[in-house]
Amino acid sequence: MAQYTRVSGSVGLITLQNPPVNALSAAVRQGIVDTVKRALGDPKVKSVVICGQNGIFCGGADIKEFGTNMSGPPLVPMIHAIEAANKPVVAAIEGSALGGGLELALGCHYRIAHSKARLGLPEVSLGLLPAAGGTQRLPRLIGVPAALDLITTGRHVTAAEALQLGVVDRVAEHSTVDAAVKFALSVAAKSLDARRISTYPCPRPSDFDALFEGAMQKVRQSARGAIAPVACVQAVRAAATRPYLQGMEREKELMATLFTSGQARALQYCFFAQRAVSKWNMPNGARWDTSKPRPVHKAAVIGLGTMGRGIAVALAQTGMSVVAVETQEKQLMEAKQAVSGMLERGAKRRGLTPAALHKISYSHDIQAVADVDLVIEAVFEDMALKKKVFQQLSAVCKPGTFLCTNTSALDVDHLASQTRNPELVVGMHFFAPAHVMKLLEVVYGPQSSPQAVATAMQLGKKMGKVSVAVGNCRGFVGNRMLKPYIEQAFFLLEEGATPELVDRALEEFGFPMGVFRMSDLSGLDVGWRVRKGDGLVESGSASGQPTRLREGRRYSPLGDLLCEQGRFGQKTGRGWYQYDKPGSRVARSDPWFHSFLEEYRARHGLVARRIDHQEVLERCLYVLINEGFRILEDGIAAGPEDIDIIYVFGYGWPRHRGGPMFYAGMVGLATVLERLEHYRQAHPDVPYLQPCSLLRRLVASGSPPVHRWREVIKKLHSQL
Ligand SMILES: CC/C=C\C=C\CC(=O)SCCNC(=O)CCNC(=O)[C@H](O)C(C)(C)COP(=O)(O)OP(=O)(O)OC[C@H]1O[C@@H](n2cnc3c(N)ncnc32)[C@H](O)[C@@H]1OP(=O)(O)O
Repeated sequence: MAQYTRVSGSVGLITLQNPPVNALSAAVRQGIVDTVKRALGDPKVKSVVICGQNGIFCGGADIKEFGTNMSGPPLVPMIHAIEAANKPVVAAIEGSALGGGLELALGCHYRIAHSKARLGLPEVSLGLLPAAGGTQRLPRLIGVPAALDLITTGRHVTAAEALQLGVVDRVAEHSTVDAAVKFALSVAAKSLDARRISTYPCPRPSDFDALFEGAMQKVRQSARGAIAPVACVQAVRAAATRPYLQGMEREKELMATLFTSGQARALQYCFFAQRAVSKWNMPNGARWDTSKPRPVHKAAVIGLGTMGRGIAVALAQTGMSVVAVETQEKQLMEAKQAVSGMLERGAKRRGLTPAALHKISYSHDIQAVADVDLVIEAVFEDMALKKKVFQQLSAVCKPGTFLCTNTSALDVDHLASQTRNPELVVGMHFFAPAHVMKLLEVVYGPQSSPQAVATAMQLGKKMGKVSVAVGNCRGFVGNRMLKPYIEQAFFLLEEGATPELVDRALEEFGFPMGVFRMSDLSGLDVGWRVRKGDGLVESGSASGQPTRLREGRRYSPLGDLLCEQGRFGQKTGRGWYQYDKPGSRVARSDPWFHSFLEEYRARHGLVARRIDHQEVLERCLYVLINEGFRILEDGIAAGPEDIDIIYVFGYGWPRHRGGPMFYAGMVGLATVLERLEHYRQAHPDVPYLQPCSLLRRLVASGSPPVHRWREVIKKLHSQL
């Protein structure tokens, strides 16, 4: 709703009231319509101020209302009525003015923002466009190039940038409402002719065609198949080429296609899923709202390889003191230089001085961590080494220090068992580069205390990560699901596909990189080492041809054979593809690999068949999804949102497809089940194609929508 009061004798003050972000629900829109009418009809009122309660102007349309029977007054005529008013209307912007909130402000005659406010049109990230006149007013106000940037990226700008761009008229340091009321009094008698943005001509840049072609090319490249950024460019183009009202028609038409699209549903699901995962719970009943984190003032990182360096940077950027330990002197010196460089570049990008540089101290002695509150171990991925480090940490650290491991797959419980206080141990699985990638898997074991989980989750938040709490199992959530996905791609090569075909299918789906390009980037030797540790690797050169069976299941030794040849991917200049030189990033098709593959097939009596994109997608993605269902069944992830957020933020799953579990719902669970069964029948020896019981159960219960899966899972668990 909206509250109306008269202040300073002649200013009508309208306060939006809809906690927590004053979203424009039907009640708020009705409130605005009613209070504006009242202010304009009150002869004592000479000017109007619109603000939001609790220090936030407005977070935009109420996203929870989308997809429901949206009643209440529509935004466009409401904003038009404000702009057409014959009394000045001033927006007093504190906190955020986003989406419909900023569009409301653009309908006002003046905008005053608090210096800490942030403004933006983030609709594109929800699969929409600013359809309450945002695409038509903003270019008229700040010009086409700046409007294109804000609308197609959805980025939020600071009040200072908004002032510089001309989005706001003034910035207030103290009470924005007081400043706006004072300002409203000063402009009460002024003409409004030049203050109605919809009446401005849209400036037409001289390089008009090149500008729009460039913008379209840029969004097509970065959108990976998302349709909203393209529609945003089209809507701004309409502003630049058509009269205002016709531009509004185009905006409406484009929005109509987006609003009901699957992509908008997926992106809005991601918005809420991202918030849902912070409300974690563990199978033992521990929860985010009943578990208090302990403050971390000083933390340590053990091991300064690539991951350790990134973690040290991420920690130091929070402002806390960090002890960085590396026992090898040469590595320590190199790491010190690299970490300083990363901090300096990061500070430069943000226009800050690198204060975090002075927050890190370096040591080659593990004793240096004696007084820290939390340690993150990031040594080489070797269980024996990690066990030793945990034993040392347990002896060295002060009582109560949380001990975390950055392992990507090893058993966290086993490490916990090496310490005196296993309840203080959790996994903190970062993704490379650790100071850049947003995802953090916080891995709890049966002994991890709720406080340890809460502390790791809070620390993740402080580092700007999207943290997801998951249970302990081989590979946790992300890497456990990745295994069948990668293996399926290997089987497809054996059956007739090429790395190029598989990658193209996955990249057209929206992944930034297909499975083979990704494998070349991260290094084939990583998986090889793990498979060797698991006793799966048979030397091809020794026996002439390694078998294609392990532990009674079909196994593809293709990756092992490449590693035997020293083909570790980009770093060696050869992998599934070839590169100009080691370290170069442009993958080129490799004739050597193609003839190697043909020989391999011939040696094993495999006859290549034609494989299309659909089969690549169905086999690779459905086995990954099937493993996701197993993870839910095992209680390793609390809900489908956790899995989806892990895949969107850590594994390049296209956000506009909502994450693997949401995608399964969109495709139809019955279809996923049917296709898995189909491939299982066609390839009975290929692992992972057996649909799991939760998937069957969900299909049997009528394929409920994703937000109702938890009920089915709960029932399943109660019956076990
Ligand atoms: C016909 C016309 C149709 C459509 C018009 C569309 C135009 C639009 O306006 S679309 C919406 C555009 N707005 C946004 O995208 C802003 C989304 N919100 C945010 O970015 C942030 O929430 C924030 C406003 C910057 C505040 O951030 P923070 O303080 O970190 O809080 P959060 O945890 O993010 O949010 C708190 C709480 O509020 C819920 N929420 C936030 N925004 C909305 C919203 N616009 N509608 C409904 N609910 C919203 C959020 O989900 C959180 O609630 P939980 O219960 O915890 O999930």
